[in-house]
Amino acid sequence: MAKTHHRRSSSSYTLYLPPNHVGVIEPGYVARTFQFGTSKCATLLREDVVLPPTLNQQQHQQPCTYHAFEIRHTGPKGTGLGMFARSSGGGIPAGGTVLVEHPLLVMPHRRGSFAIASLLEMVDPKGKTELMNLANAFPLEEKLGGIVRTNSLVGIEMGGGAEEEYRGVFLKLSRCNHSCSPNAHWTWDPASFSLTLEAVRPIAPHEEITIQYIDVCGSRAQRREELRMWFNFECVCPACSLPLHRQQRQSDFAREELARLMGHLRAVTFEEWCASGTLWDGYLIRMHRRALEIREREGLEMLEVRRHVDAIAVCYGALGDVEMFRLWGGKAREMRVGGGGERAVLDRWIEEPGVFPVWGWRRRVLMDSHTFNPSLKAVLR
Ligand SMILES: C[S@@+](CC[C@H](N)C(=O)[O-])C[C@H]1O[C@@H](n2cnc3c(N)ncnc32)[C@H](O)[C@@H]1O
Repeated sequence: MAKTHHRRSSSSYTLYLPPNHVGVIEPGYVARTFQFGTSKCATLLREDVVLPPTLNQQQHQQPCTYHAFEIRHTGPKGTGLGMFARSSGGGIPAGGTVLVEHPLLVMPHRRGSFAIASLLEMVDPKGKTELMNLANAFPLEEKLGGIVRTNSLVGIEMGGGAEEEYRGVFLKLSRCNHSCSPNAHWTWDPASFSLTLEAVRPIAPHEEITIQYIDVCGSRAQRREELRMWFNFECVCPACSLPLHRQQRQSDFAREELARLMGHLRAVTFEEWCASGTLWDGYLIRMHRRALEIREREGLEMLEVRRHVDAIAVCYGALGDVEMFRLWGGKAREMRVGGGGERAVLDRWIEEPGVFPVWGWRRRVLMDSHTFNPSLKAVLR
């Protein structure tokens, strides 16, 4: 990977940069543009950020791809515009790609917003107009700052060891509303400088596509407080609008239980369970299964469902339970949408469980804890 070029000294300080220029608009940071198809992206990155060489050569990446959605009004819910699965095409399967999109703007998350106006001068007039037409949840603030705050995604990493967190504005994804039971999840890939939005459960034609803006494992009151504080809106998603008080309490209890389960699961690793004579055989399996039940009931699939299913299969493998290993291995296999290579590996293990790398491992480790081999951890990653 090549270092960003065209650097200026960090003491130079230019507040306005004409389009296509690379330069410094904040000390220690470099502003530059990238062309993706017909649209331009403006970034403000620390000057030591190392970008993939393909981005440094100003030759140009694929434009965004829009697969399966349309943007329209959400109707009487009052959430303005939203992203919906297309009415034609049979909906989107779990794991299916909804959208791949490059950002319009990328800037440091924790720095003041005065550079935004300069960055915006660097993008195409069309991109600028589209940005200025996005929703603004902070009408009392300066308009551009309010729009960027309403529509920024935090968690855009530059990879290559760069630690600072960035936020990005994506014109299409900005129309995706929040839900406390979201049906889609985004991931950022620094190598292609693009975001991918994927369905976490099947999305029917016409159904609204939603993501989570905050951690949704808390109670309704906690979630609403957080959304109010950071995003300045009252959530009207289905999980926050359950008609009966009793239903709402059940949902709160379930989410709080899930948060506790996830804490317990983080506290005991697979290797520790395998080597532990005090934790019972079903300890991890029971918690993963309970977490799965809650996730499915509360619409909290996210990407975790696959991790729970994988973990259960691995635990049954470590217990040397052929029948249950095949059952859960089969579920793990079904969850690999288009994952040809991974499916083939799983097929092999299901066919012949004895070749599974940690087959019977808990049994063996417990029989002779001195032979515990931490290098096998690598197999499980
Ligand atoms: C990133 S925008 C989403 C798209 C927006 N609805 C639009 O018309 O462009 C975020 C804004 O959408 C609205 N919004 C998103 N999710 C919502 C929800 N669950 N409940 C109420 N309003 C929501 C809020 O006004 C919020 O400030």
